[in-house]
Amino acid sequence: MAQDARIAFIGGGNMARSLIGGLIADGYPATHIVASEPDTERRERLAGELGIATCADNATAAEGADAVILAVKPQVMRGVAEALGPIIANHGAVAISIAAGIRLGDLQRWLGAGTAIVRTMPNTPSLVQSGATALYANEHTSEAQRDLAETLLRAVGQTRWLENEQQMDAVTAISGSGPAYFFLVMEALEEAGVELGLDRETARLLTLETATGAARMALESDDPPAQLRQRVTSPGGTTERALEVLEASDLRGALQRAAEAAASRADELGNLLGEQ
Ligand SMILES: NC(=O)C1=CN([C@@H]2O[C@H](COP(=O)(O)OP(=O)(O)OC[C@H]3O[C@@H](n4cnc5c(N)ncnc54)[C@H](OP(=O)(O)O)[C@@H]3O)[C@@H](O)[C@H]2O)C=CC1
Ligand SMILES: O=C(O)[C@@H]1CCC=N1
Repeated sequence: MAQDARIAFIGGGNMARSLIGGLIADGYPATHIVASEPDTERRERLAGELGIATCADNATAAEGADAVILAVKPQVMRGVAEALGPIIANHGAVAISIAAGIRLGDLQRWLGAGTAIVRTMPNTPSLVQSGATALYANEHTSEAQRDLAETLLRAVGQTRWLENEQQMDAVTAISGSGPAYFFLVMEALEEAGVELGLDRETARLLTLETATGAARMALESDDPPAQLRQRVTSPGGTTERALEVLEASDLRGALQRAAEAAASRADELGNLLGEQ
């Protein structure tokens, strides 16, 4: 990949850390990455553990960067973008937002007309290069800038360009927030194992290996998950009994409602924090 681009992360929290860790694990030079972060302890951890340059000032980080990754919470995005707009425009950099809900039109207004902007939704498994990121670019983004955004995010997992920006809220609900749903299932299954008499360490190991194994099988198989599930489910056996309980508890409905709630919160954030 193009490893000569200088990347600035604005905000060095959970998601920035996952992306930076994944990029470095993929071989991206730490010397080409800088992060600005107000919290001293977090800044020192980023510098100490990942070997990148850090600073407290966003403008210093963005100066001279080819890609400025806006990794702050949606609630502070407006102030951050308005302050960085002139610096990004001056260098002809591409701004890459990872914020939930914040729309391209608002980012454009805050960063300034003509700025190249790619709106994305990554997720935390980027840290172990198993991320999933959707991207959507505005019309000012050149082919080279689209390539740069895609290349950076492909280094930490799979990428997909969206056909329209409205799909971003669905992506946020499925893959952006999704790791948390699977972590919740892991927590619950581990607890069930302990309740059934396993020691915690064994219950956790069995849970995590099963989650990894199922995900890998589903990814590597040509068959859909429903068919893989059927192969585990012997007629009259144990899985059948368990699945009857899950279906009766309306697990599918719960996941549907959860995803709808996440997507509508993304839309709500866009309405609350944006101007359109
Ligand atoms: N976490 C996730 O799984 C995902 C998050 N996202 C998006 O990523 C963005 C960041 O989320 P996440 O990493 O979870 O949040 P965090 O709170 O962990 O990270 C944001 C960081 O930005 C810092 N910050 C606050 N104000 C400023 C400022 N003015 N300038 C620079 N840095 C600032 C915060 O410091 P302090 O805490 O001191 O305020 C914090 O360290 C959000 O917009 C979110 O929607 C997208 C996909 C997945
Ligand atoms: O919870 C959130 O708002 C962010 C966006 C997707 C994952 N975390």
